[in-house]
Amino acid sequence: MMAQYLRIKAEHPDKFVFYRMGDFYELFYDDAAKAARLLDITLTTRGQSAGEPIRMCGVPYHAVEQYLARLVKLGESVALCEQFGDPATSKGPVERRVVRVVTPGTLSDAALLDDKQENRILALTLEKGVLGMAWLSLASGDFALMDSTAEKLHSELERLRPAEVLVPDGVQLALIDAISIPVRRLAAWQFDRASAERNLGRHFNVHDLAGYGVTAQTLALGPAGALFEYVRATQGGTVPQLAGLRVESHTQYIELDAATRRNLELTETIRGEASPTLFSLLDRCATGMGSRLLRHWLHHPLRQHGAILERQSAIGALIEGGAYVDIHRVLNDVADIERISARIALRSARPRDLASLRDSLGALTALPPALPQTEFFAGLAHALQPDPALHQLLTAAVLPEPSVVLREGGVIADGYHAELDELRQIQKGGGEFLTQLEIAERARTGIPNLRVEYNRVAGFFIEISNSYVGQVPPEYRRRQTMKNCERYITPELKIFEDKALSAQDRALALEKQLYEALLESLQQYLGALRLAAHAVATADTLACLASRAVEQNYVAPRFVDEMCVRIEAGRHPVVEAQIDDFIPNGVDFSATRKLLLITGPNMGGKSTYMRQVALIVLMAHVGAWVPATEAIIGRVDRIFTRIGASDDLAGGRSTFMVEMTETANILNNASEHSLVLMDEVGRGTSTFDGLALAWAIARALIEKNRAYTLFATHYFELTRLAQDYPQVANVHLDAVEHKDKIVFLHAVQEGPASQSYGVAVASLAGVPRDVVRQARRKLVELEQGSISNGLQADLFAAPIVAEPETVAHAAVDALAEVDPDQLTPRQALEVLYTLKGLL
Ligand SMILES: Nc1ncnc2c1ncn2[C@@H]1O[C@H](COP(=O)(O)OP(=O)(O)OP(=O)(O)O)[C@@H](O)[C@H]1O
Repeated sequence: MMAQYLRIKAEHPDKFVFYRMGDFYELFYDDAAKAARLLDITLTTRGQSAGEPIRMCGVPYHAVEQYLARLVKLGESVALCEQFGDPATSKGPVERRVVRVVTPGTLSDAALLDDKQENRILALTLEKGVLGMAWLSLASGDFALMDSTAEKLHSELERLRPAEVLVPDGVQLALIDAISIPVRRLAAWQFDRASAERNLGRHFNVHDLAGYGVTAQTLALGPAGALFEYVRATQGGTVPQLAGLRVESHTQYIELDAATRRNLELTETIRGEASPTLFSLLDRCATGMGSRLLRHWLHHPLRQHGAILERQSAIGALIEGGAYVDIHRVLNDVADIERISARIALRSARPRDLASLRDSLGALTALPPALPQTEFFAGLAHALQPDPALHQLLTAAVLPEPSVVLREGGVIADGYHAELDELRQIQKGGGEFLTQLEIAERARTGIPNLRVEYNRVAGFFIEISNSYVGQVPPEYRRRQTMKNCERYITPELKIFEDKALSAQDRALALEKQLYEALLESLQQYLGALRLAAHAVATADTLACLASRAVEQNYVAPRFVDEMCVRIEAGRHPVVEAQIDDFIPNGVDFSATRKLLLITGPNMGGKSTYMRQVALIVLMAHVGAWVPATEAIIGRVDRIFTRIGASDDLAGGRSTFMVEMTETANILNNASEHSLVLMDEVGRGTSTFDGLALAWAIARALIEKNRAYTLFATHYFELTRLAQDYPQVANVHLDAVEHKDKIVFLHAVQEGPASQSYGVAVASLAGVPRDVVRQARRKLVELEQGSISNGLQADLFAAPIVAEPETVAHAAVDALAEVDPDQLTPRQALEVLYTLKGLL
């Protein structure tokens, strides 16, 4: 047996081999030691192999899903090796084969999947700076590919969020080694384009893939082929249901780089939590299918106004008639048809899956009448009604509440198959027979407490307590001796037992056979089911966006061809849901007003304001309604953000390096149709460097990129840009100080800010009172010094060389009091001003 195990393990060296032995899956050697640690199960040893005790551990077969789930979450893969044939009759070890490989990217079991998130596997390769990528979701059947560029890898990983990545051996991608996604290296020949074209062509039954927009030059073809074969191998050779092959291009969607997806907290907060995010705010979908589609939409805002308006007017129609309420009511009873279909395709659907599918199809008949009467919804309604024969078949074949596992029977409905009904009748009739036998035997033997019973170990028996053993008739044969009683069998009971047990065995075998045949005959409906699932997801997501629009008081944005982003009384959708009195703020960009310099106190609301503009623009391109009283938006191609400070320690980049890399990306790629958010660029370095960089970056954005830019800064010098460039406008957020307290107004107003309130904010943050008091005193002193000298500080002026006689100057005294290590760059800047003012 160990020889058999080692042979199988040799084929799966990089996976855990779960080796079925009776009611357990056993793991051996290093697999056992590692799994025992990861799963917190007991490691034992048994027997010897090559003089060494064999380390092993095991998990019970009925609980295997939970262990698989844990391993897969940790990025591990598992080969499930089942036993075939009967151990009792086989000579030598029973035959075993790997039937399925479970890897993070190729899951289909309901227990292992997150309802609200697509599980994708991505394959990629790199050649001369071109990045070929193909990705596939086993559950939805979505299979797509795209050629991109090496520098886009990071943002693509952030967009697609694969659960597993396949890379050819020998291709060096530093980023891939740094990410936490499980990466599998495959032999380079598996990415061969010619064989990919052959295999995929055969699968899709086409002469070549040109019809899908794929040519022999498409680099992503190689990864697509590798992916296809890998997925097939994990599913024991069964090909999953694929929706076709889709070529994606960068021009389809508004591009969001990796930093922007994170900064805007679309589906995950910056800290990596699921809420509060735009997705957690909007997601009121009734089904997992809807939630997954919404998540996809948020990460893929459309560029084409036509496609956006189709969604937008569908939402309008749902709001107008209030249909969204009924849609969700119907969909509450609909199971995850998409994932059930995927399991049907892989022949791994469980009995309860089919029952849920049947009930869902039944429930879905109520949906088309609930939809608005428009052409768009007519299309959905059509897809929502797959062939009624499917529903009839499932109703006829599956019991109303089938058992969880097929092995125990109780799955196929009565009346579906005559022989099964007959075998079940024999078993049922048995109950009656046993009662009659008990009555008859009690009368015949005169033993009042004689009982006819059954259990799995002893089979059928007649039980007689010890006090009556003397009265037992001679034809009773003893079967088992218990403490207080004896158990017997009679020839009549034996005949019954044989019949009943064989009927049960035959019924179970027959049910299994019928179930497999049923899965087979369901294959023909998979295409229709995929379309129905997509229609459900679309109706669900649109109804969800409609309900949120009503509840949150959103409006439909308008799209125009001219250069503009004009938002009246906009709100940050997530922040406004969390606080009581959110102050709405508008924005007005046009061809002649393209950069807004935002100044104002810390905590004033600058970041919130900038993000709100980006979120409104993004939501508008998703097709959703937006939190504003009016929104008019011109063509937008990309959204860039440079917000907040984050280290990339794994990637070996400091906070400032991350900041500058993101800035470089913006300056190299933003166009006049891009929306750019810049939050306090330059603050990560020394004051002079920072200010100089911020100045130059702002100028480049104005002159070269000409993008719609929101530029928040604490460097007041930058507000002078508005004098030099007509397309620059200053706006500010304000606060008022009242008796040592500071009140933020959160309203965006034209013009630069007058004050920064740094000390007040420090006090609010709990900096000790005496420190704040000292700072206030110092501030007054510094400001007065600056005014009395009447000098205007100018950071760009040449440094003044100190004359010898100025040594005893007030500036020197002030300087003596300064502890540079205790200063923030901003404070340092203020000190610098003051010092200069004292000269
Ligand atoms: N328009 C608004 N109406 C009401 N409250 C707001 C508004 N904008 C922001 N706030 C509140 O103010 C807090 C601070 O906002 P934000 O982080 O945007 O300030 P900031 O100016 O970017 O600060 P810093 O410069 O310190 O980063 C938010 O958490 C929010 O609670």
